[in-house]
Amino acid sequence: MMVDEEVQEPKIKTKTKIKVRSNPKKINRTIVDPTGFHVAEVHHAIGKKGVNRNIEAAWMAPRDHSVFEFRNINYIVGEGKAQKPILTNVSGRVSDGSTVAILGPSGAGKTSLLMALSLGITSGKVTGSIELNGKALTNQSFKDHCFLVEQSDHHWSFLSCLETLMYAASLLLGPGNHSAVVDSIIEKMGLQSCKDTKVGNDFVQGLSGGQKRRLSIAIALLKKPAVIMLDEPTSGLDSAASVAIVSELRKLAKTENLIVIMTIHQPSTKVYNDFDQVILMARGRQAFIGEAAAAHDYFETIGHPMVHMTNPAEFLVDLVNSDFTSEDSVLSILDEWKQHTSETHRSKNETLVVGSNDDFHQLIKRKKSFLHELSTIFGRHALLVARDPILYVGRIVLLLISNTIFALAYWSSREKVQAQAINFYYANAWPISLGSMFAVVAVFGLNAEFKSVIREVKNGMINPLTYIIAKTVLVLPVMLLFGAAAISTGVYAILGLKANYGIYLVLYAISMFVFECIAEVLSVAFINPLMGMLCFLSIWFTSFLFGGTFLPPDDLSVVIRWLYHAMPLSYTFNAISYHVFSGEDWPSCVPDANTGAVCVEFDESPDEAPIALILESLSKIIPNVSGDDNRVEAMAIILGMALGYKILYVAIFLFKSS
Ligand SMILES: Nc1ncnc2c1ncn2[C@@H]1O[C@H](COP(=O)(O)OP(=O)(O)OP(=O)(O)O)[C@@H](O)[C@H]1O
Repeated sequence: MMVDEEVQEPKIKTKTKIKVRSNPKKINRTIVDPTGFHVAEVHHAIGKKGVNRNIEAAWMAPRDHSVFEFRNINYIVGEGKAQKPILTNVSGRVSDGSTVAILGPSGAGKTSLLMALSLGITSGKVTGSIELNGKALTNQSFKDHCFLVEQSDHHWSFLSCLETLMYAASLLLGPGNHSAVVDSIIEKMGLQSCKDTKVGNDFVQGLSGGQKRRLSIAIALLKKPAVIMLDEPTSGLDSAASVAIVSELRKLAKTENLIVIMTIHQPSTKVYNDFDQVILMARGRQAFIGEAAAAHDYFETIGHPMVHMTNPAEFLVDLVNSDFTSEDSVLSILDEWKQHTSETHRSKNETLVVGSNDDFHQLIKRKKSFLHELSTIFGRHALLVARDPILYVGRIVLLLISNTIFALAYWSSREKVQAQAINFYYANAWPISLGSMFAVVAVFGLNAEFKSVIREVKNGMINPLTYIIAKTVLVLPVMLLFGAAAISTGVYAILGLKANYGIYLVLYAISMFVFECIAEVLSVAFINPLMGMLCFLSIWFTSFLFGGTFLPPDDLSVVIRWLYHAMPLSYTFNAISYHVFSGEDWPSCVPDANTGAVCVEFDESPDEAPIALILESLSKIIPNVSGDDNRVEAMAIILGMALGYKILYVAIFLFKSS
């Protein structure tokens, strides 16, 4: 978020002192982290010997006191005359133990405010200041001490509820057995009945919408952050579940010293009564912030007494909703609040007291290592690779079936007679063409995966580079499996190919890998996976068409001739043609117009036609075929292209995840 202090207006003058309270009996040595948390390095709950061992003990203890403050938050979208204010001068202050509801009619700016407070706004201009314990909130301090539960739940579809939480615990709390912590969260969130159910997605049945919401909150609670922000945590829940979740969050806020801030649409009276504070929004401005119980008195003093026996949340929201209240009345309520705050803030001179014993996060920081994170992500994704039928397993099965059918279609090319040379070439070219095209599903699958990964990066669960490394290491052997599925039964078992299997496998795997890398780029480049899939198919078809199988590169207009050199299939087709003919003993060439056999310099050829002769002969029909052995060069070029796409992927990934 861009924070531009200069445009803060009006300026609220708060003389805030940060006082750090420490307990010398309990703490031997202390350090201060950049967020202002005064952190105990050795704490009595853990004991000198227990440091770095007993995360669970630290997790069970309440965390430190904290204060979250935001001043003059303004959010503007558009430029020039098209400028539109989304948030105007929103301010507030929340201390630990409080549960805060952001209320307001649809379009009031509730989600925008939550996104601004979580530094999650990616377009437009945000100004103002946001502080946690008196220090400006940064992406890093958000990762360390806050957690955002977004409106849509992005989980790993093929993990069960329990597995999701166990992996999250490992990523958030470091090495160790976290079963006790996870069990207690499962119980608090009422997830016992579905703990072994897979999360599921639009295509695979799994957890209900409400259970997914509770799972998202459970992950947030595992981290035990200073501030939990939740966008519509009760959407998709029935009223009993909504009451249970909000009251559990309130209880946790009180017992664990957390700050809970949530947007909520239409809370019931019971849910409303569980809030300590409410922020009432309308037209991007504040109509009220304060104790939930005090809203009644405030609105009475400005001439809007609450009607007896009404749902207080409904009353407040209707009051600032121009569908139910006149425009003038809504504007006057907003102006009243502006007037009210400038008066109250002028007399403000508060002391902010923050705690001293937040050793829990310091312990985790020391326990978490790159290797632990890498091995956890690796383990989780190995499981997902094996379980997800779309991303990899499905493609392996499809390659096996489709390439067996190709081999049967080119059955006659088993004879290895000159008339079948072209067919033999195609029998080998199609498996690679089809296999590389199948990578289009990776655009879709990885796009969904990116949303889950972004959530984890944002909330400090994983480092994006660790994820990218783990995924790349996992995907490389999968490419070999693709190759084995594509060539083993088809061209080797059925068509009796004799060319070296290992070289073919590596050539195939590298050719698949470059398209996998292209799919990765497109999976993160577009929010909508369909756009990425469309681009992928365009790139793949360009590579296929200009790969030299159909069109001689020299015949292409110079404007597009570079496509032949820039696309990976040109190199693959060229290398494969040499490879598959190099392993065969093809008989002498006999030109025959009826059979389609073509020969070059037949008279000079020996009894056993040399490979160069056959390839030269084929090149008359297939422009990309040549008698030169370019296999190593081709593999190096394709790998270079893959590396280029990988770098682009990492750049987009890091940019978007920051
Ligand atoms: N990037 C943007 N560009 C243009 N308008 C935007 C943008 N973001 C938000 N808005 C507008 O700002 C207003 C507030 O949106 P926001 O989603 O914060 O409202 P909300 O109170 O959460 O609404 P709801 O309860 O319906 O989800 C809406 O009118 C919305 O259309």
